[in-house]
Amino acid sequence: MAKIVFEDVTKTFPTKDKRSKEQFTALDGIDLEIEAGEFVVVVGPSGCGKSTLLDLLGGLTRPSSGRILLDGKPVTGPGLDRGIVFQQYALLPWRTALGNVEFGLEATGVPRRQRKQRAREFLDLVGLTGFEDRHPHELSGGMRQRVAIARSLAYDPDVLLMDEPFAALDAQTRESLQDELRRIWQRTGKTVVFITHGIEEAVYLGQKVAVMTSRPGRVKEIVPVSFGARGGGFQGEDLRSSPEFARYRHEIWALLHDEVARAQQLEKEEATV
Ligand SMILES: Nc1ncnc2c1ncn2[C@@H]1O[C@H](COP(=O)(O)OP(=O)(O)OP(=O)(O)O)[C@@H](O)[C@H]1O
Repeated sequence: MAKIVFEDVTKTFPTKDKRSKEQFTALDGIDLEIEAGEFVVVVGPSGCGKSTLLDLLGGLTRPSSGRILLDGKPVTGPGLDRGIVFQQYALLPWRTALGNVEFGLEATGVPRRQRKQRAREFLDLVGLTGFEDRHPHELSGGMRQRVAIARSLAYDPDVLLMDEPFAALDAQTRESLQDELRRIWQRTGKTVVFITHGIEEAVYLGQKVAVMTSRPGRVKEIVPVSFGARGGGFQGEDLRSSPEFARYRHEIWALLHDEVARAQQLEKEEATV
């Protein structure tokens, strides 16, 4: 059985009009299977339910109907088997980089001395050796996001859930963190579910790219992405400028194009109501 299974998952919310019994459907009949160790990227137009899908998998909300299974068991709440990284760093400002990573370990019952050691190892993994004692305000945006990633990895979750983690960063920092994430994924074998607006980011990172429809969100198509030398030394600019990369980018762009137009139309209609 797959590591993660979405079975006909629907999520509705009450509409703004509290008197109305009508529900707003954010996700409708999501079926998705993710294998252990897979890197799956979810793309879709704004408001199609990407974050809702990740929140459901993180156990932060419950499906209105359908089931989400992790290792064959229904997800009923958050757990240490899943680490979540959001767009905003969500670091504790009064703690150092090391203290923030240790924080992730406190809930796991790792003894204090080992916590420090483990936190150092994970800061090293994300290239932050030498910055252990800095507070978040003394770190750049990219470094803060690295701390957040180290914190999520330190308690060794099987699954890493990432909701546009690099969206707030400048292009160069984003690309270098993409490289780092690929390296970490190859080294640790985690299952990663990653949400982005960026088609290039999706092609660069994903083994599978799930393209969603505009609201209510459904999985429109799953595009398997594989490059000849993937997993080898073929990275960075070589990969981004290859003809295969351009082909995948175009394929996903074409799948998204109509959905984005429809989402914009829906937004306009809502604004005029
Ligand atoms: N708690 C909530 N109550 C009511 N509506 C909600 C709630 N959470 C999300 N929604 C609505 O559900 C829809 C999907 O939201 P979601 O944030 O999952 O989309 P998204 O694809 O992640 O969007 P974006 O790409 O803009 O971040 C949106 O229309 C949003 O307004």
